[in-house]
Amino acid sequence: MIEVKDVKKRFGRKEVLKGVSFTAEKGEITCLIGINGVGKTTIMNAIVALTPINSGQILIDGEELHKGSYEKITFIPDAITMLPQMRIIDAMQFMDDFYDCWNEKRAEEILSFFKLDKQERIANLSKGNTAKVNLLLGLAMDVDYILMDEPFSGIDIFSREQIAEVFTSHLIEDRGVIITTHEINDIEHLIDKVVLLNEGYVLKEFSTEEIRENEGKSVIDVMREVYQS
Ligand SMILES: Nc1ncnc2c1ncn2[C@@H]1O[C@H](COP(=O)(O)OP(=O)(O)OP(=O)(O)O)[C@@H](O)[C@H]1O
Repeated sequence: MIEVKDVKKRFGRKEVLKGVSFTAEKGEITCLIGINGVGKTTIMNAIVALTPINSGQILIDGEELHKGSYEKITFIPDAITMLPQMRIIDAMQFMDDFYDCWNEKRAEEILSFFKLDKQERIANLSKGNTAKVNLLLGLAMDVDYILMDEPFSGIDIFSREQIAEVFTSHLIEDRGVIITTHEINDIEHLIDKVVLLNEGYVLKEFSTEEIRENEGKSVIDVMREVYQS
C-alpha cells in the first residue's frame, strides 16, 4: 500500500499541499483528480521523491522511499524523458541497461499491443505514439506500483481507448496504480478509488462503485457538487 500522510509542500510562499492524506492499495487503480494547479503532479513527484516535502510522511509498503525502492515503484511522467534522436529500440535498450527490473518480454508485448515500430525515432512519433512509448517504458518495469501523470493528455479517442484497454489487461494485473487525469470519463469505469483534491487538501476520497451504486452519481457529478457549490 502507498500511504500519503499529512503531506505539506510549499513552493516559496505558496503552500500547495496543506496536509494531504490518502492511501492507494495494490491491485487497485486510484485516481487523483482536481482542477488545474491543485497539486496532483506535485503529489506524484513527492511520492517518488522527485520533490522534497516540507512535512508529513510517505510510505510504500510501510517503508519510506529508499535506494532500493526503484524496484517497487515507477513513475510515468506526462512527457517522455528519452532523447528525441533515440529510436524506440534505443530507449528500450537504455532501460534494460539501467534497470534490473526491466522486463524485456513485457516490453515486446506492449510494443505489439500498441503496434509500435521499434526502429522509429522518438522525434518522429505522433503525440499519441509518444505517449504510448512513454507508457511502454513505465509498464515494462517489474514493479508493484505504477504512477501515471496524465496518460491521456492531448491524445485522440482511438489511442485513448487503446491506452484505457491497458488498464484492464494483465499488464496491470495486481499492481497498484495511481493516475492523474482530466479525462475522467474515459476511465471512470476502470477506476476503483478517487481522491478529490481542493485547495491543498483531500476533500473527498471515495469508491467509484459506491457512489455509482448507492448515489447513482458519476465522478463528474461529484466534482460539480464540490467545485460549483
Ligand atoms: N517547481 C515549482 N516551483 C514553483 N511552483 C511550482 C513548482 N511546481 C509546481 N508549482 C506550483 O504548484 C501548484 C501545483 O502544481 P501541480 O503541477 O502539482 O498542479 P496539477 O494539479 O498537477 O495541475 P494540472 O492539472 O494543471 O497539471 C501550481 O500552482 C504550480 O504553479
